[in-house]
Parts: sequence; structure tokens; C-alpha cells
Amino acid sequence: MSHHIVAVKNLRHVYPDGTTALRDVSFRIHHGESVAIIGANGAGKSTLLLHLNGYLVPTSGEIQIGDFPLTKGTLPQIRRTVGMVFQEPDDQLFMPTVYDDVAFGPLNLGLTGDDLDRCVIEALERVGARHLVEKAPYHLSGGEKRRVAIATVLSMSPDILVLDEPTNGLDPYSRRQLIALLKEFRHTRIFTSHDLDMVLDLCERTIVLKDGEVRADGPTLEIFQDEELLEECRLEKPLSLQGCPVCGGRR
Ligand SMILES: Nc1ncnc2c1ncn2[C@@H]1O[C@H](COP(=O)(O)OP(=O)(O)OP(=O)(O)O)[C@@H](O)[C@H]1O
Repeated sequence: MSHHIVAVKNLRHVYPDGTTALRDVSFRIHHGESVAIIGANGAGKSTLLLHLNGYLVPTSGEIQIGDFPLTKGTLPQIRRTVGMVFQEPDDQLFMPTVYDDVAFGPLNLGLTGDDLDRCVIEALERVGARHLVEKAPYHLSGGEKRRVAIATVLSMSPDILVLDEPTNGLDPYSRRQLIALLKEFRHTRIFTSHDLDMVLDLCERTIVLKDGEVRADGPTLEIFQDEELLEECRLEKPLSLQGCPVCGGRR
């Protein structure tokens, strides 16, 4: 299914203040893959994700989503395919009620009436936020906002789900719920996270960014067992690989 491939070729991004956030990033992600993008603070993870549906424009290089190169002309099509959950839920929620926020995308696609209601409720139920439907987003707690932000994207039924730090601010129960939800999602998943146990649990493949470059790209377990690589990229092994006396340790 070529229409779900994400291909990034020689991507470079320089911010207007002269900061080079991405230097020469290339990779290909195929349909159904679950891929983590990890790296220390400032490695370029958010900058990279924001290119995947055109929120940032490359300084140079190319992005292809399925059969379409990402250009101004293909942007509407690509935004229907790639659902993006931002790092800050406040960047995603801007309507007076949770219902309106979750309905915004499907409404723009032409859904109305009972079909729209069903779509909104279903998306909220999937993230355990059905009870918040009438609330004002700015009254929600941080974790509730995050769940609703994810629902705004699920309501669009994207083929590719892109999430920036999805477990940030979630309590342990909600974190586990979210992991279960992401496991259920059968299409392509790409996300950044400092929650390396979640990465190990959810992603067969991990891309490590360092100073705006791909430093490693391969099977997640292999990456987490490469101590030199982790040290060089200022990363730590997931707790479950540290023989942690509290969590029992997998290895
Ligand atoms: N709008 C901006 N203008 C200038 N520089 C920026 C801007 N946004 C990010 N940067 C810089 O680009 C680099 C990469 O930032 P980015 O947010 O992509 O990193 P990150 O890997 O997502 O970090 P974190 O783990 O802290 O979220 C950093 O040096 C950052 O200071």
C-alpha cells in the first residue's frame, strides 16, 4: 500500500533565527510500522514531526506521503492522511467545547447530524473521555486535554498517526490506557517520546536523532542494548531493561 509510505529524503531545517534543527535526515516508513523517534532534548524530534504534515516547510530536502510529494497543492490530501497530535494540547484545542473540537475535522470533511455525533462520541470513548464532551477545553486538566487532543485526530480516521510525546502529563492509569489504544491502531504510528519503556512496548523500530541527524535506525531492542550509542546520544535504557528491582526487569 504505497499510499501509506512516509519517505523523508535529505531533510534540512533551519529556523529563521539561524538554528539548524535538522541537517540531513532520511528514512522510509512503511504501512503498518510502529516507529519511535527518540533523542535528547533539542535533538530535532518535534521539528521533524512538524514536517510530516506540512506545519513546517523544509529548508531543503523532500517529504513524500504515499504517492504524493508534500507541497502546498497536496497539503489538504496529506492532512487527511496524516493525523498529528502536537506536543502541547493547547495548540490543538481552540473551540468552545470538547464536542466542537472533536467535531471540527469530520465537519470539514462533510459529516453532519447523527453521523457526526456518532463519530465524536466514538473518538472520545476510545480515549476514555466521553464524559468530557460538554466541557470547555480550557477547563480540562493537562491529562484530560491530552486525551481530547488525541480524540480530535482519531475522529478523522487517519491512515498515519503522528504523536509528539503522547504520554506527557498522563497519570500511570491513563498512560497504560493510551498504550493499549495505540496498540489497537492498525495503521502506521510514528511518535516521539522520552518514555522509553513505552517505546520498547510499542515500537519494533526506533530512529535515534542526535544534533539534527539520524544517528541510528533499527530494531528497538538492539538500539536499547547498545550502551555506547545510548551514552553518546544522552539516552538511558528503559527501566524494564535495567533489571530494576521495582518493576522486575525484563533482562
Ligand atoms: N521556533 C524555533 N526557532 C528557533 N529555534 C528553534 C525553534 N523551535 C525549535 N528550535 C531549536 O531547534 C532545535 C530542535 O528543537 P526540537 O524542539 O525539534 O527538539 P526536540 O528533540 O523535540 O526536543 P525536546 O525533547 O526538548 O522536545 C533546538 O535547538 C531548538 O532550540
